[in-house]
Amino acid sequence: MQRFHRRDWLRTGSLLAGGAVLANSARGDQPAEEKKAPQNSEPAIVNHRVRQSVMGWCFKPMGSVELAKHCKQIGIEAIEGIPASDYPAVTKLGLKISLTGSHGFAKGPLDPDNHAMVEAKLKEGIDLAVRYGAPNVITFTGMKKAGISEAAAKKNCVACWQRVIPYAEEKGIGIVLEHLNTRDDSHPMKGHPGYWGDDLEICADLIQAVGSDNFKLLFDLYHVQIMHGDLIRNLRRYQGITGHYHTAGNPGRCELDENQEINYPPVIRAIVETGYKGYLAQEFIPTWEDPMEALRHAAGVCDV
Ligand SMILES: O=C(O)C(=O)CO
Repeated sequence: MQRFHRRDWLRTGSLLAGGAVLANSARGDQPAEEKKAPQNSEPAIVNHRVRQSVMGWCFKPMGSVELAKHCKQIGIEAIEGIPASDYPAVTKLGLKISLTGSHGFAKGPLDPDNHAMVEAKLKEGIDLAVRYGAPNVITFTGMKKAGISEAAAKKNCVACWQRVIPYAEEKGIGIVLEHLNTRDDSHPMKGHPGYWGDDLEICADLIQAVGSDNFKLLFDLYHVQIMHGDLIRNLRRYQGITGHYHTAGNPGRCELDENQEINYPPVIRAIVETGYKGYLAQEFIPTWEDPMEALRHAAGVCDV
C-alpha cells in the first residue's frame, strides 16, 4: 500500500509555499470551512503498533461526525475530547471512545470547594466510559490556589480521588491524571500557567498515594517536552504508571512536522517497546491549510 508523506504534498504543491499557512491560533476562532472531499482515501496508518486516537477540540469548528469520517479513512481507531452527545454517532461510524471527559483542568480536587463537583463529574465520566467501552476518564489537579500549601494540595487531591476510586475499580475503568505545562503563556490551550500538576514527580507521587492500578498518568509528550524534555528516558521511567498518551509538536502545540523539535518516530517506538497497549491521541492545534492533511501526516509519523 502506498504511503503518502508530507514531502509528497509539498512536491505536488497541495500545501501553500512555506508549509504552515495559518496563524498559530486555535482553529476554534476560524470560520467554518468549506467541506471538501478528502483527497487521499488510503489509510495513513498501516502498522497499528500503537492504537491511535484524536482529540476533537483541536479540530474545531469541524464537528465530531465529520472528524470521525476522516479518522476512518486515515486509520485512526478512536476519538476523545468531543461532546458526549456525539458518542452515539461516532461509535455508529465504527470509532471507539478512548477517553471520557470530567471536570476540566482549572477547577480540580486540589481545592476542597471543588470536591463534590469533581466526584460527580468523574463518576459521570466513568458511567459514560462503561456505556461506550472507553478504558479511561481524565482528571487534573486543578490550578494552585492562594492559601493551599503543597502538602494540603496533595492531601486534598488524594482524598478526593480515593473516594472515587472504588467506583472506578468496581466498573473496571481507569482514571488518568494529566500532567500539563505551565510555561507556555502564549495561548490558553498551549500552556496552563498556575496548574499545580506540572511536574512528573508530583504526579507520580500523587498516583502512588492514591494507590490503585485504576489510577494512572496521562503522559502528554508535548507538555512533558516543555517541562522536562528527555522524553524517552521519562516515558520509560513512568511506563509502569502511564495509562494514556497525547502528542503535539513543540513549540506551538503544532503538527508533528520537521519545523518542530520532537523527533516523534523514535519516541513512539520507545513507547511501543515498553509494551504499551493503550491509546495515543493526536492533540495538536493545526496550522496547515488543511487540518485533515495535518492529522493524516501526524498519524503516519506515529505509525512506527
Ligand atoms: O492542554 C491540555 O493538554 C489539556 O488537555 C487541557 O484540557
